[in-house]
Amino acid sequence: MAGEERSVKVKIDNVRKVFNTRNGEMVALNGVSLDIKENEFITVVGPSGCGKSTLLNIIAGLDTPTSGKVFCDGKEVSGTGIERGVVFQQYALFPWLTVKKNVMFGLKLKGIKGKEAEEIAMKYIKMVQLEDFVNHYPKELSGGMKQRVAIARAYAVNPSILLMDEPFGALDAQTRTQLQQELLETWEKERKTCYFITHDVDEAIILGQKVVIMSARPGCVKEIVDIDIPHPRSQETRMEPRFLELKNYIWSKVYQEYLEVRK
Ligand SMILES: Nc1ncnc2c1ncn2[C@@H]1O[C@H](COP(=O)(O)OP(=O)(O)OP(=O)(O)O)[C@@H](O)[C@H]1O
Repeated sequence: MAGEERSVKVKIDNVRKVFNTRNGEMVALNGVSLDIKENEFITVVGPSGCGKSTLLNIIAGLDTPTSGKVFCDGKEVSGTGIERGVVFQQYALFPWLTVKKNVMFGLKLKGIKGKEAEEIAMKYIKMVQLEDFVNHYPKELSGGMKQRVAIARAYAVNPSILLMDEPFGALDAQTRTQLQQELLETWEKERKTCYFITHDVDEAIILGQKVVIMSARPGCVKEIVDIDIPHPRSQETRMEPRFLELKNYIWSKVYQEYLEVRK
């Protein structure tokens, strides 16, 4: 199968993370191994506190594993890097820069300047439908618009992988659905490799090619579910029998882990 031949963009190899807390050692992740292949959109679900963000931070190079390794494009991760773009729940835009300057920021770090940088920035500003707001500052934008800027900024530098930590978690339901649809259409066009954390099983299925279900703490990969719903997908996809079947299956698995947390 063609899917089997795709190269591995990120390899997570037996990662363990122990935090030293006031109450002693706390094992957040234990033996996490996962291959993220080129062009894959992976969504990650699991009960609160199972280590989803910890793992994302380790892939991003914002934190280090206690043992185990992460490789991106075959190179061991040892710090942050422009080849790993991150979008957080809180928009993390530079308040003193306009929309265009925010999107151009990463390009400067990559050595792309002037007209070329502006053209790339405008391409992604158009992609997120903010061309009428290029000279606005973040404080003049709604939450959904700010998150669009953050997504455009992450895409503009053309990273090997986009790491998204509940990027739509702070948005109202309508804006969230709209941004899901835009991200879906963008992925269908660009096929950018994504690792996307969510609490929302519907969101995980509509966006993901694979849903990674993590176990209760200490977090590890409990199961990987292939989302065999063809693209293009739309909001109507949520009504299809296969979607509902997958939703019931994944939801029950996550609920089992939630019950583990409560024990
Ligand atoms: N810097 C830290 N120091 C100590 N403990 C930490 C630290 N960061 C995370 N933890 C703990 O590690 C565990 C995993 O946290 P993490 O934020 O990765 O979980 P999560 O699955 O992303 O949770 P949520 O879904 O609620 O965002 C939690 O028990 C958390 O309290």
